[in-house]
Amino acid sequence: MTLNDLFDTIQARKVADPKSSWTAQLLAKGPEKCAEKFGEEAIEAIIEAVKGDKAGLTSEAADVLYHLMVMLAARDVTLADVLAELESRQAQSGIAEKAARS
Ligand SMILES: N=c1c2ncn([C@@H]3O[C@H](COP(=O)(O)OP(=O)(O)OP(=O)(O)O)[C@@H](O)[C@H]3O)c2ncn1[C@@H]1O[C@H](COP(=O)(O)O)[C@@H](O)[C@H]1O
Repeated sequence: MTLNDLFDTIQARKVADPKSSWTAQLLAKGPEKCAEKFGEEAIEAIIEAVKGDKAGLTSEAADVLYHLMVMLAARDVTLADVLAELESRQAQSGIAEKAARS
């Protein structure tokens, strides 16, 4: 499954019955709760990174990516919006690199 597929599934849960899915339940609690969960998962990932626990960090990073996308969906920001922002930064850094070389 790609991040795009997971994001599409999360988007679909915005209109799903909260009883049918954990994601739908979380989204139904509102953007503030989604942001709070993202923060909790980010802290758990930080703890694993500081400990140097690779398996723990891998698992927590998956939680962070999932909860980041739930938070974005809750505020009507798409994964495509975020990827476009990253691409524009990459293009900018390419321009800066070329300027530095010339
Ligand atoms: N990737 C995930 C995913 N990662 C984490 N989680 C859920 O996130 C929750 C976070 O863990 P916590 O320990 O904080 O949960 P909790 O203690 O039960 O929650 P709180 O009581 O603290 O609110 C867990 O209940 C996990 O099931 C996820 N839930 C769903 N997905 C994917 O999202 C898609 C939609 O799933 P449904 O939610 O089943 O529709 C599917 O592709 C799933 O694989």
